[in-house]
Amino acid sequence: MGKAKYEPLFETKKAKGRIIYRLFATSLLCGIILIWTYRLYNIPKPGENGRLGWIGMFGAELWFGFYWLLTQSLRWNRTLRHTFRDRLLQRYENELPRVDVFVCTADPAIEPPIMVINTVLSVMSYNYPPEKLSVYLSDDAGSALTFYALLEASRFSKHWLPYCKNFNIEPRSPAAYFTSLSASAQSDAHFSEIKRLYDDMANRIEVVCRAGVIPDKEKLEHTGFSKWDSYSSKGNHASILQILSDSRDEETKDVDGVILPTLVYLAREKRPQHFHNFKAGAMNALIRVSSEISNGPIILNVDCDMYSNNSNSIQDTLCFFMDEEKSHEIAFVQFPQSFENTTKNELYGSLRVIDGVEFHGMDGNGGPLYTGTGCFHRRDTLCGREFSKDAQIDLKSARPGKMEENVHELEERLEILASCTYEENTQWGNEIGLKYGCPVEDVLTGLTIQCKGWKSVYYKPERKGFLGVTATTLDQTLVQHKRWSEGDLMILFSKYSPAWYGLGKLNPGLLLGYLTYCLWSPNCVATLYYSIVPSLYLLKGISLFP
Ligand SMILES: O=c1ccn([C@@H]2O[C@H](COP(=O)(O)OP(=O)(O)O[C@H]3O[C@H](CO)[C@@H](O)[C@H](O)[C@H]3O)[C@@H](O)[C@H]2O)c(=O)[nH]1
Ligand SMILES: [Mn+2]
Repeated sequence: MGKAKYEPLFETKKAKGRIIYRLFATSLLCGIILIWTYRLYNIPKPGENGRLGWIGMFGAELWFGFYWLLTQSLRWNRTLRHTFRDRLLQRYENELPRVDVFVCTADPAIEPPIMVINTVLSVMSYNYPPEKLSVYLSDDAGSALTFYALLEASRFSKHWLPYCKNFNIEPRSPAAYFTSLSASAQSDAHFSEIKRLYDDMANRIEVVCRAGVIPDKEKLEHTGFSKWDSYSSKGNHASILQILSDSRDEETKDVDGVILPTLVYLAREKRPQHFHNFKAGAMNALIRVSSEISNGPIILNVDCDMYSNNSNSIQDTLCFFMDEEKSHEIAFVQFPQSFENTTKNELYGSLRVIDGVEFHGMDGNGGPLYTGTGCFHRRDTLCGREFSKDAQIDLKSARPGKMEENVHELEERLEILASCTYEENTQWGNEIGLKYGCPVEDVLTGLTIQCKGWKSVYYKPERKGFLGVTATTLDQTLVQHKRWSEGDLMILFSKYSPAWYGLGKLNPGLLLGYLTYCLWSPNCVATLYYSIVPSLYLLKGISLFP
């Protein structure tokens, strides 16, 4: 293709209103400086009433001004992204890379299996060649109930995937699809049939989950349940790997005779004497196991409570990874975390400012954080590869061929990759894979990827890419925010602090952006002072405000 003809697969635009915002911010800065000046010139003399309180107020205002300056890095350079899927298909329809989707779940009581499989079905039915799509479910509870639900889902997928494609429906999580429809849409025979199949399946899953045991009939039908014979508890069991369908097998077809995506269940080994490293540990086990089954060069990671709401997200993302000129430095593409269960005014759990403003701002400075779900990575960068201008990543990595061994032998061989001891004396959790030891493993992992020279992309399509559930009560919100703010603060003092490790490696604007999040919790000290101390002084008749 001649240089003149080059048509990009995506474009990056400056957000509207940047000039107005900058004028506004400059006027605010003037205001802040005036407040500082006023405070400084009006400090009560030694011995006068309220001197200490006044100096404290000055300290708080200095902090607020400093923190406000940091936040400007998230607002100054907002950018928007747009993809051209038609160009991608025109140029690469037959060369699309394999994509591996990782879904994580940890507890069938908190994350009901029916919700988990709805997420799984939504990602299995992406508008993408099924022989290039593999879906892995990591079950950190190692629950036979979740496995049973996945087995049901794999049977149902033979009807669901053709239905999605034939009628081109959205969203492709069955539960979300059925609730999104109006009563008038429900007379059609195909619809009634698929709805009946889904309801039957959901019923069976509910009955089994309520009883808490797998019916003998199922156990006889699927030998996979025998792996639970040696299972003692959620925290003490061997690895369980089950390949429910393998798109390399000619037999795994749906009712229309089309190949089904690969579907794999993994419960990594858990032992009380070995620390499991939460989601990061689960993800790393998935990275290893998947590399021997499908080895997709692109990995999508979603939480089990966040389904795909847009069947074109993979194609959109590939526009960022396959552009001939601009893609080579992009390591991951983060979608916003959108929720469908927030209260009307998003009282709790709202990420509106982060998603609507701040991540666009980070994107203008080198790219957003990795926030754990709705994120596409290159396998290589997730495994620690450094950016180099000369060595471009090839998306045509080979898929491990089907070996001589049968599926049971393969499962047994790969279970070792998910054992407790596999990572001993290796760089996993450190230089390779998701990083351990931090409550926000995702943010830390994204940060170190960016410190290796890579950029990321924030992509917010018109039709939301992913929809999930979030905290809706004060106590849930407090627990979640405590974890996030603690994790971000830990990063600040860790070896990988943006303040020293990131210095010289990150774009300065991006570095300040990271600091804004890392200093989010210390910000409460000044806030508490500002909201409590002036009222106490008023009790003594002293005003700390002019
Ligand atoms: O030992 C564990 C613990 C959690 N999870 C899974 O990890 C995901 C996130 O955990 P959750 O407890 O729901 O955390 P949240 O605070 O809701 O998650 C947000 O914050 C986390 C930390 O930054 C990110 O990992 C998540 O992707 C992001 O959605 C869920 O799918 C869990 O099933 C595991 O697989 N193993
Ligand atoms: Mn969650």
